[in-house]
Amino acid sequence: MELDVTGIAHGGVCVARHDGRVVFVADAIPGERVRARVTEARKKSFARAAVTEVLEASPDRRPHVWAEAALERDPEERAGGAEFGHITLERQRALKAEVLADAMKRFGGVELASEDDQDLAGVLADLVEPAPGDDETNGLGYRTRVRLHVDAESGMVGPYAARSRRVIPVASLPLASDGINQIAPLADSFEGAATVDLIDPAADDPRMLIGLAGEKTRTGAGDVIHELVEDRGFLVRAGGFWQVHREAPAILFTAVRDAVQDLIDAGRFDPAASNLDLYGGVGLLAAAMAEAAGPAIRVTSVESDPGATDDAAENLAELVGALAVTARVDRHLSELLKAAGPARDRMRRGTVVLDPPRSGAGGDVTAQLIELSPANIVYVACDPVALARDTKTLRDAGYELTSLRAFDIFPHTHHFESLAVFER
Ligand SMILES: C[S@@+](CC[C@H](N)C(=O)[O-])C[C@H]1O[C@@H](n2cnc3c(N)ncnc32)[C@H](O)[C@@H]1O
Repeated sequence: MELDVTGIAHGGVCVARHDGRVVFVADAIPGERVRARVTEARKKSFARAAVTEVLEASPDRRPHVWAEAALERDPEERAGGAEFGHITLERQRALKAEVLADAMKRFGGVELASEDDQDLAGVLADLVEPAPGDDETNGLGYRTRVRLHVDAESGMVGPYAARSRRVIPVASLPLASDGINQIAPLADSFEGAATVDLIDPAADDPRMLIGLAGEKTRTGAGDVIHELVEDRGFLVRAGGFWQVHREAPAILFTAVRDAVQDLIDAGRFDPAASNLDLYGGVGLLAAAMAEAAGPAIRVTSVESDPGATDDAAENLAELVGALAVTARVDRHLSELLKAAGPARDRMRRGTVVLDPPRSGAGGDVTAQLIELSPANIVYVACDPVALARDTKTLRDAGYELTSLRAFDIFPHTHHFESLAVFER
């Protein structure tokens, strides 16, 4: 079908209409006229399609950064994981800003820039901040974590195809760091394996973790590796969580530190209160809080992965008031909610930093936070819609959204990170 592409949707696809039905189009840019092939039409309300030919190109279209994901290939043969790789970096950021603004308006009840705003395009263009160095490298070579998959029959290794679980052989991984490209076994056969994780730590040699088919553990996942955030060292299990973009840990560390510094300057931060770093991983953001508030800060980092908590305890060892707890966040908060008197008061004076996985904190945890009623909530989010939904709940309960920033730490994909500050 031929389509006029009118907008961007959450999830990295564009929007068009055909016979009154919404069509989500992959590999397009808003403003383009394209020929597209329908890839899914089971639902009455919408269909999915992928561009096969551009009839009128956007000035922001570029040759795809990854030959194996380009339009020249059949849609089913395109490698996944670089769905914005055909768009200039500047426009990618503007599209991410539009997605964030739209999510905040529709689900969060917050207007970031109104249609009457003279400088709507300017507001949105500046909303999503680039990572240092990305404009110089065209947003390539930044990934220090890559998961490849193994074809069960042939043993061939590669990324999944876009929107599918079919393994696509590729010659290179342009979004990945040099270290990862040096060890990537793209021409090898890994019969019996299911996944190959490639990791390029800041202060260790690159390494590979093999996940065998039918087994949960991956070889080498428990090895401790060394990461660096500016000149501060962090221990991390090779198989545990660490931000993907080489600059992302420093960007988020600095952003959280600055947000806490603003709260301190406004007289709203109490280092002796019950401060929390929820979904804390290896303690990166608790360390950021301490960088602003000083080493005497009281802060508890809560994380469900016991290996990460062990590393957090090491990483936060110099902070005498820091504690790393292995627990699910909802369970930990329900324990805290049993406290009474002075302990509850310390929580009301506290600041909660949270950095949940893609699904967001969700209704239950947000409701628990509202009941605990901390003075400030600093919310780091990788999903704008989940953030927007939780924003609505927090605002309805009397929290004000006082700051919102966003960071383009996943160039050439539709993903980005946001940081929202709420004050009670
Ligand atoms: C996005 S990461 C953030 C980690 C850390 N803040 C950082 O920046 O490195 C989310 C973390 O939450 C943990 N996690 C996921 N679900 C959880 C839950 N229900 N309770 C506690 N931790 C959880 C994951 O293991 C992961 O380490």
